[in-house]
Amino acid sequence: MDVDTRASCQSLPYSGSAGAKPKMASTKPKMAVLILGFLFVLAVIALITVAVTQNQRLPKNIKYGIVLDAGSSHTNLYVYTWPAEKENDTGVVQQVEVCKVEGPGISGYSQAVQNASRSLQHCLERAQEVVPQQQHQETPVYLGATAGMRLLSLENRHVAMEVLSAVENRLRSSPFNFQGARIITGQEEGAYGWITINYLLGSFKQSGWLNFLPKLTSIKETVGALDLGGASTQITFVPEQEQSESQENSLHFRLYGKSYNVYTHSFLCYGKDQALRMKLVRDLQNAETARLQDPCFHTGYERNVSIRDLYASPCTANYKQSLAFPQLHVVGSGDYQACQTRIEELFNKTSCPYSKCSFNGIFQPPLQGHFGAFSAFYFVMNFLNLSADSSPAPLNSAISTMKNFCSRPWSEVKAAYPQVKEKYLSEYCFSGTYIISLLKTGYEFSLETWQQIQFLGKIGSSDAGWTLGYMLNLTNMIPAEQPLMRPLSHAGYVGLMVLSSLVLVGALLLGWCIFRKPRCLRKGIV
Ligand SMILES: Nc1nc2c(ncn2[C@@H]2O[C@H](COP(=O)(O)OP(=O)(O)OP(=O)(O)O)[C@@H](O)[C@H]2O)c(=O)[nH]1
Ligand SMILES: [Ca+2]
Repeated sequence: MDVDTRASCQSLPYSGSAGAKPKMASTKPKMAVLILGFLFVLAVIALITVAVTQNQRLPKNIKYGIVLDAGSSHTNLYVYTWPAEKENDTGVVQQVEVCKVEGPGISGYSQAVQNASRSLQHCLERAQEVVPQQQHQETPVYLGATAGMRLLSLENRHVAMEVLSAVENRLRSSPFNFQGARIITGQEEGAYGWITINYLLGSFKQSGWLNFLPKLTSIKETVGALDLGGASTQITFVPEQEQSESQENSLHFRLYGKSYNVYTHSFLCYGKDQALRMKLVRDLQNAETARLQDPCFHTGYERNVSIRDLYASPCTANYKQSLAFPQLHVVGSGDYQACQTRIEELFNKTSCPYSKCSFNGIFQPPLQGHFGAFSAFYFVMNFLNLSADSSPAPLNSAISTMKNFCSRPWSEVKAAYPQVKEKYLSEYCFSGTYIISLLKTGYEFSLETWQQIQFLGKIGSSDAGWTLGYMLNLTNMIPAEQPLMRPLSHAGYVGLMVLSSLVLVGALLLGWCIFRKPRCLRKGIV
């Protein structure tokens, strides 16, 4: 037996003699094993080849979109990009360029309208470099103007329309596909800011597997959005109570198969530049001379403010009075507490026609969940080192930081931050104090809920702001219903196919060995 087995499994030289016949028969299983082995190796190679070639990166079909954010203080041009075949997925659009337009916001060109369109030249040229030339024609370009233009429109609608048509003509003459230039409402600004941050944070994402269990699906909570501009500020979040007491503050969205009832409000004039003006005109009411001592600026800091400019805004026009002096001479006294007291007078908390208000009689449901605070909320809190990545410094330490910062003499502050623009640096004491007052007194964030605020400038490579949400909406890139999702990625699918094929082939081979028992395997080998 031993001899026989060895004889059939060893490769013996072929012998033509009659005695060699049994040996010929014993080579059959050996041949079968060889063929099977060969087929097995072939199958494995074929499967691996399929997996590798299927997963090779195909040249991507990239799309581009451009949005101009015509803010009150300046205009930014954003270029976004996304893979065409993933248009409806959440989180695939990315910002690839931001270009800051030199000079003031477009509302600042009311006296020289054509200069508004000229100011865009440099950033449009930059966009032409970023977007490949063959895609210029198909790339949509949108312009949305915010609170600066809302104010100009209130002041002089005709001039506002002239400014808008000047920038519209400039965009039409660009090689891109012009899709519109308009003043967006405060509601839209709040809503698109909320959509942007939740899209970038992946809050709308639902797992493919969990979709089979609609009732049990644990959907991530959305994050509220806090935007502080130069002329307006927005608060937007999903409140606990679905029913809203004020229809003008409620929005309904259906995104990726889920409904959202969102609360939003935009406070015109409560951006930080207009808020400073409102504070100054209030201070002026009791002033007898042109010299105004201001606790919101550092000691040793001085600034002249034109009285005409100060009143040339619908936010301050109501306080207009005739004064004997053309210029106000502001002299800093660097006192956080006194500054806060003056700022808090801007928030009227005396009457509320609803069950709950923020300020000025505006409905606001109880604050709910986490918040992302961006634009000037971030610029200022980041400068003051109060915007840690995970959670902010507690409210009390933010207040003591501000007390300390405001009390520093201007000469010392200037020497400590020589690289920071004087306009920004001189206003951080006011701005930081204003932010704390707006959040604490205005919106009523408590010591606890303050910890739910995250000050953020970017999410990934994209700036937090309303522009991305605006483009997603106008290009129909956020579907109302969840697109049909495959439970596995392509790579996962191919990998699983290879693995199961290997198991199958292995099982067949094993079965064949066990049941057919080739002689060579009968002893000790299998
Ligand atoms: N410190 C600092 N402040 C900035 C910076 N960029 C803008 N600001 C100021 O922050 C405030 C808000 O800026 P934006 O968010 O751009 O405001 P905006 O879009 O022009 O104004 P709205 O139309 O009200 O939204 C303004 O007072 C700007 O002057 C920055 O990089 N650093
Ligand atoms: Ca803005």
